[in-house]
Amino acid sequence: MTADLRIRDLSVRLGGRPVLSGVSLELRSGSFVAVVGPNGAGKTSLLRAIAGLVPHAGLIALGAENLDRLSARARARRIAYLPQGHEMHWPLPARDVVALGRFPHGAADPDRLGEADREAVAEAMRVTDTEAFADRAVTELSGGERARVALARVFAAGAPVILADEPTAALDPRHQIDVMSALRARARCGTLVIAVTHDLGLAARHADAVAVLEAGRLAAVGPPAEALAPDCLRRVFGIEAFIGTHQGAPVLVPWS
Ligand SMILES: Nc1ncnc2c1ncn2[C@@H]1O[C@H](COP(=O)(O)OP(=O)(O)OP(=O)(O)O)[C@@H](O)[C@H]1O
Repeated sequence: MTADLRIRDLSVRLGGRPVLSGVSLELRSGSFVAVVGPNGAGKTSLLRAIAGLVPHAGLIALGAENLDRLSARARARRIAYLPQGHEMHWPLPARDVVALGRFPHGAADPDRLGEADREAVAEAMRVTDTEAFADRAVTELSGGERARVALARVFAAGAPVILADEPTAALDPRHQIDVMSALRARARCGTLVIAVTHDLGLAARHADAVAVLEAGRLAAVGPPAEALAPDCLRRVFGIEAFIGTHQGAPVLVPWS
């Protein structure tokens, strides 16, 4: 199943304060969208609203379906969410954590997965380079290793929409590139991937589109070269950046 995501006039209030106001976005299935913006701009709140985890006003629809009208289980089959920080408190083997991604599809026991579930788990562990620690307790993994296991759980879900909150935050450079490439590859297979990141360079290099949030409002949206143009970077982030190309791809380095 693939479908476009339509967000119309989305507003979120938390603690009595507006944190998102009048955000409207049309995001196409099969695209990789980076959401960027300064601290507190509302990026996590946007993902949480799409995932159905915070109350909101406005419409969020996947294809013809209003997501608010779906049961939690039906929503979980459509949207896989990687939260920021992805803390894990139970010493489960990494493979079992990844298998949790199959629970919206009816799996109930990581030791007794059906063939499709086992294949989805194996493929997710392959693309996230987590097979080497499949049998180790997630509580004993490094922050970056655990982050990749959490991402594997999201991949294993096979949902038409992936929401990833800072998926590369804890990763070394090679795994940052690998994870962004894996998210892009997933988008190429029809998934809508929406990833929050503070790394404007990775966003410029890997995303098809960038949505820039500023103080709860959409400041810009479009291809990286448009949304991350110098005037927007100056206005929203207060920075100057080196912008160029390398091997035909955009290069953006925050500079001063
Ligand atoms: N539970 C809450 N109660 C009250 N205010 C909240 C709550 N959660 C977030 N906020 C506020 O909402 C605003 C947006 O927060 P959000 O986490 O969406 O920002 P963000 O863009 O993801 O920030 P960061 O880059 O720092 O992760 C912030 O001003 C934050 O203080």
